[in-house]
Parts: sequence; structure tokens; C-alpha cells
Amino acid sequence: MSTATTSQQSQIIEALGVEGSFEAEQAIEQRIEFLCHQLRDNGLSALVLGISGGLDSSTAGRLCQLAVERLREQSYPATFYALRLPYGEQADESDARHALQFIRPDRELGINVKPASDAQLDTLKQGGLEFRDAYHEDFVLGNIKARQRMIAQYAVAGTHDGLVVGTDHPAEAVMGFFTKFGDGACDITPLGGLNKRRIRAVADALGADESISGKTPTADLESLTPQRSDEDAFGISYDDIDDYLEGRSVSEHVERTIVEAYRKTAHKRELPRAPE
Ligand SMILES: Nc1ncnc2c1ncn2[C@@H]1O[C@H](COP(=O)(O)OP(=O)(O)OC[C@H]2O[C@@H]([n+]3cccc(C(=O)O)c3)[C@H](O)[C@@H]2O)[C@@H](O)[C@H]1O
Ligand SMILES: Nc1ncnc2c1ncn2[C@@H]1O[C@H](COP(=O)(O)OP(=O)(O)OP(=O)(O)O)[C@@H](O)[C@H]1O
Ligand SMILES: [Mg+2]
Repeated sequence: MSTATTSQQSQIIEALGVEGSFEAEQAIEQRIEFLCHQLRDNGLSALVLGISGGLDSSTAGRLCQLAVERLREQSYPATFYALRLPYGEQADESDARHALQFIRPDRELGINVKPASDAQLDTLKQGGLEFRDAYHEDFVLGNIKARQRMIAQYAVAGTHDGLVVGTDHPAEAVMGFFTKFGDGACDITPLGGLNKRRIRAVADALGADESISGKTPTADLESLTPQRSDEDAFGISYDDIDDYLEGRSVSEHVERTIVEAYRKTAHKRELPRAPE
């Protein structure tokens, strides 16, 4: 059974800024100009982004590189820093190397977030923090990894007068599928307004091959369930989410899953609350 577009659906689409129409070349140009303006208008000189090997950071990374190249053509000095931020040895490291070949960043930095993440977990346990079981501990460690990546990116941006680029976009934002102040923490989000299939179309138009644009999305944060797909965690597909965000009819199950996730994670898309 499917539901017609609801007013709630329209409100969510509007709140997340999903555009009514889409054309890949136009989306690319708009985002390159956005990135150029963010540096030039603020007198800054670097873009900083973690590259996982996944679709979102590959796409955002290539846009960043094209933006700094455009700025340099205009005699404005700008550099893109692509950060590899593995937790120890990354299972799909070859995909991350391939993504870097596609992006061709000015600079690559490799920072292993495992020592800092493990040290943080150890000190929490020494301080008396207890977990329900090994899976609970692994989940909490996953969010620590995401926040260690945030710390590394801000250290690089702070060193080079840069901006931290985030890969948040409506298909993840609607599900609240990011770590608050982890990968959710950033200065600018060039993929804003795009759902997942549109990001894939942008990647294709930028010349990404099938191994990048067809890669299964994964947060890959939990060591006990490595490479677990986002869709497995959601219980619905990105196609379902994309349809919803494009105002199409979806099943009642899909609608309920999305709306529940959206409501539950509202706090992640807002500023911290304070007394009025
Ligand atoms: N109602 C409320 N109002 C204000 N704040 C509220 C709140 N409820 C919880 N909170 C706060 O939020 C915290 C929970 O949020 P958070 O720390 O983010 O943790 P949480 O949402 O529990 O976990 C993050 C989820 O995002 C996924 N993720 C993370 C990173 C990357 C990706 C990816 O796709 O790449 C996916 C990850 O797999 C996991 O399922 C609570 O500990 C609490 O401090
Ligand atoms: N191992 C990693 N190395 C570097 N950056 C990472 C790593 N894992 C996550 N990140 C950063 O966190 C962001 C959020 O991860 P997320 O999984 O949503 O994106 P992705 O891996 O680029 O694409 P996809 O969602 O399709 O897997 C990434 O875009 C990237 O900037
Ligand atoms: Mg990923």
C-alpha cells in the first residue's frame, strides 16, 4: 500500500531544502561556486575533508578540488586537504585509495584515529563507565571514532585557515544518521539539497566510475559489524528515502520509518536548546 504526498512530507522536503528539479551539471556548478565563495568571501584559504572511499566524500572531495583549482585560476590561493582517517587498517582501504585517484587532491594527510579513540574508551572505562554488553561498547566507540575524525579535521583547518567540509545531505539528515558533533560537525555542507541518487548522478557527471558511484553506503563505525550497510541499519532503502524526498508516494511502512527517525533525531538538526 502506498500513501500520497502528505503535508508532513512537503514540510520535511522544505525543511531539508530538497530542490524540486535537478540537473547534474547545474548542481555541480552551483556547488563549486558555493565552495569558492565560502573561501573567498571569508578570506580563508583551505578546504578540509575526510575521504572514506564512500560515495559522499568522493563526490564532495572532487567538488572541493575543482573549487580550489578555480580559485587559483583567479589568482586566489587555495588548497584542498584530503584526510584519510582510518580506524587502524580499513577493510575497504583500496576503495579509499581509488577515491583519492578520482579526487586528485592537492594534499593528502593520513591520520589513524585508532590510538586516540581507543585511549578515550580506555580512560572512560578506567573512570568507571560501564556498558550493557560488547555491542553497546562497540556502538559507543563508533561515535568516538566519528568525533576523533572531527577533531583531526578541525586541527587541520585551524592550522591552514581552512573550513571543514561536511558530507551531510537530506537523505542522511532526514534519518538523523550521523554522529552529533562527530561527522555532523562541520562548517559547510556542499551536498546540501541533494538526496542520495542525485549525489550519485553528480558523481557520474564528475567522471566517477561504477566502483565509486555504485558503492554500498556504510557508516562502517562498528568493529563487531564491519561494513554494515546504512540500508540494513535503516530497514528501508535509499531509493525509498529518495522517493520520499522527491515527493513521491511511498509505502506506509517507509513513511512511518522515515517520520519516526526524523522526529526522534530533530535535536541533531537544531542548535542546543536554552531557557527562553
Ligand atoms: N531529545 C534530545 N534532545 C537533545 N539531545 C539529545 C536528545 N536525545 C539525545 N540527545 C543527545 O544526542 C546523543 C545521541 O546522538 P549521537 O551521539 O549522534 O548518537 P546516536 O544517534 O545514538 O548514534 C549515531 C548514529 O548515527 C550513525 N552514523 C554515525 C556517523 C556516521 C554515519 C554515516 O552514515 O556515515 C552514521 C551511527 O551508526 C549511529 O546509528 C545523546 O547521547 C544525547 O547527548
Ligand atoms: N575512514 C574514514 N576516513 C576518512 N573520513 C571518513 C572515514 N569514515 C568516515 N569519514 C568521514 O565521515 C563522513 C560521513 O561518512 P559517510 O559514510 O556518511 O560518508 P561516505 O563514506 O563518504 O559515503 P557513504 O555514505 O556512501 O558511505 C564521510 O563523508 C567522511 O568525510
Ligand atoms: Mg561511508
